Amino acid sequence: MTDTTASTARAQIGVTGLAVMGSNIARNFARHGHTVALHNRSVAKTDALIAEHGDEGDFVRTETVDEFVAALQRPRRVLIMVKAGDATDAVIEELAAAMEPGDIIIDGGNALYTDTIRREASLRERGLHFVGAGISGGEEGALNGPSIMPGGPKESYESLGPLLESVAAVVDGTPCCTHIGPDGAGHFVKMVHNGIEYADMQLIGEAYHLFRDALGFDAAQIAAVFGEWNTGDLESYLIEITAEVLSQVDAKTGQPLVDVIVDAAEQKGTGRWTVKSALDLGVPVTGIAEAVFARALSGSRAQREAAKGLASGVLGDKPTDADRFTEDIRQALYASKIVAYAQGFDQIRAGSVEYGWDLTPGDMATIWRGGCIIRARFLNRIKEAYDTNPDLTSLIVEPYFKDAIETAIDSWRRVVVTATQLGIPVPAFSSSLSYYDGLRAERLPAALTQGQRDFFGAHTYERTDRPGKFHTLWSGDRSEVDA
Ligand SMILES: NC(=O)C1=CN([C@@H]2O[C@H](COP(=O)(O)OP(=O)(O)OC[C@H]3O[C@@H](n4cnc5c(N)ncnc54)[C@H](OP(=O)(O)O)[C@@H]3O)[C@@H](O)[C@H]2O)C=CC1
Ligand SMILES: O=C(CO)[C@H](O)[C@H](O)COP(=O)(O)O
Repeated sequence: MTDTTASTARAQIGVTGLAVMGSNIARNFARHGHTVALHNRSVAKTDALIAEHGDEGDFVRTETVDEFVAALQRPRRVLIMVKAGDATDAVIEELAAAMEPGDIIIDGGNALYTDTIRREASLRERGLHFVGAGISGGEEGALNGPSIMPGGPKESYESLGPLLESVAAVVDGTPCCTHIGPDGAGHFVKMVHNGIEYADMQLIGEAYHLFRDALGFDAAQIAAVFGEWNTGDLESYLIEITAEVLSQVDAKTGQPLVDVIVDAAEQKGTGRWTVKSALDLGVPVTGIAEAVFARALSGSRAQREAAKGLASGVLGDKPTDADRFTEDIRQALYASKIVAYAQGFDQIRAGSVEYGWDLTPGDMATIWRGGCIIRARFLNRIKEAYDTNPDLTSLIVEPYFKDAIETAIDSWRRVVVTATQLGIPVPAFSSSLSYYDGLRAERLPAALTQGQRDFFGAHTYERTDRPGKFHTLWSGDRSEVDA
C-alpha cells in the first residue's frame, strides 16, 4: 500500500501504457482539464510524451508504480493501455499491490471478455473495482474523442462515468460512452464491434476487387467512387478512409500505394474471438466469419502460390454498363452491411442472455455513432430502430432495413452472380445474401439433416403436424415411435 499525502496526490486519472492509444488518451484527458499521472514500463515513452506534448495540460511524470499510484487522488483511477493478455495481468498485479480498497482499475485494451470476467471477480475479492472498457477510434479517436464501452460494477461508473464521458466523442449532444453492463460486458461489446469492423472492411474490400477486376477501374477511379458514396447512405469512417488509402500515391514508385502493399491481411485476434464466441453462443455471424477467414486465406502464402493458375472454368462477360454495375455494387454493399450489423446485434443479445448482463442494444447503436472505427450515418437508423422497438428480433425485419434490402435485392444478386461468373471471390457478399435467403426461406433443408441425424444416431426429430419428439426405427420396420 502506498502512503500518499494530499499535496502529492493531485491527479484525477493515471494512464499506464503510453504507446499509440495510451499517450493519445492521456493527452485527451489533459486537454479536457484533468490532471493526468503518466506511467510506462520503459520511462522513455513517458519522457517523450512530456517533451512533445507537456504544454497541452497538467501531467505528472512518474517512473515507478508506487510513485504513479501516489500521484492519484482517491478513489484512485488508473487506465491501463498495454498489450492485451499476459502484459495486462502483470500490470494489474503490480497496481493492485499498490492500490487500496475502493480504487478503480480500468483496462482500456482489447482484452478477451472472459479474461475481464476473471479479473473483475478476483479484484472484487480484494476490494478493488475493475472496469473492462472497450475503447475504439484508433490514434485519432483516442486523442479527439473515442467511443468508450465500459463494463464492470455500476457503482464504479458513477465515479468514473463523468471522467470518461468528458473525453469521449459526442454526437447530437450525447457522449459516445455509457455503462454497458457488469464484469466483461464492455469488452464483449468491443469485441463484437471489432467483428463488425472486420465484416465492414471485407465488404469494402470485395467492392474494391469488383471495381478493379470486373470494371477495370484504377485506384484513383475507385477512390472517386468511394468519395462519392461517402456523401450518401454509406457515409462512414471506413468508406472515408478507403477513399484516402486508394488516393495515396507511393513516393518511391509513383504507383498507387495500394498496388504496392502485399495482399496479405493480418489480424490481432478480436475478429477471431468474435467468431469463436458466436460459435459457442450458436449465433450465425456469417459476414464476420467470412471476413476472418478471408484474412486467413490472404495470408496463406504457400497455398496461394501452389494454387496459382488453377482452372477457372468458363468465365462470363464483364459488365458493359459501368454506371449500372457501380450502383449494383453500392446496393450489395449496403444490404450486406445491414446483415453484418444485424448479426452483430444478434450476438450482443445472445451474449447478454448467456452472461445475464441485461444489455440494451440501442445503447451500442448510440455510442457507436461517433468516435469508433465503425461510426457511420447508418447507425442513426439502427438507434432509431431500437428506440422504436427495444426488443427487435432482427434488424432485417425492421421497416427501414427491410425496405433497404428490398430495394437492393436485385442488385445484390446481380453482383454475386457476376462475381461468380468472373471468378472474383466475394465471400462476404455471397454469404450475407445466403444468410438473408436462409432466414426468409419457408422450408430449409434442415429437415433432411434431422432425418439423417435420426437415421445414424437416433437423435430424434420434431414433426410439423404434432408436438413432441419422434424417432423412426430405421434399422427395424421403419415405423415411427415417440421419443
Ligand atoms: N492501436 C489501436 O488502434 C488500438 C489498440 N487498442 C488496444 O489498446 C491497447 C494499447 O494499444 P497500443 O497503444 O497500440 O499499444 P500496444 O498494444 O502496442 O502495447 C504497447 C504498450 O504496452 C506496454 N507493455 C507491453 N508489455 C508490457 C508488460 N509486460 N508490462 C508492462 N507494459 C507492457 C508497452 O510498454 P513499453 O513501452 O515499455 O514496451 C507499451 O506501452 C492494446 O490492448 C490494444 O489492443 C484498442 C483500440 C485501438
Ligand atoms: O480495436 C481496434 C479498432 O477498433 C484496433 O484497431 C484493432 O486492433 C484492429 O484489429 P486487427 O489488428 O485485428 O485488424
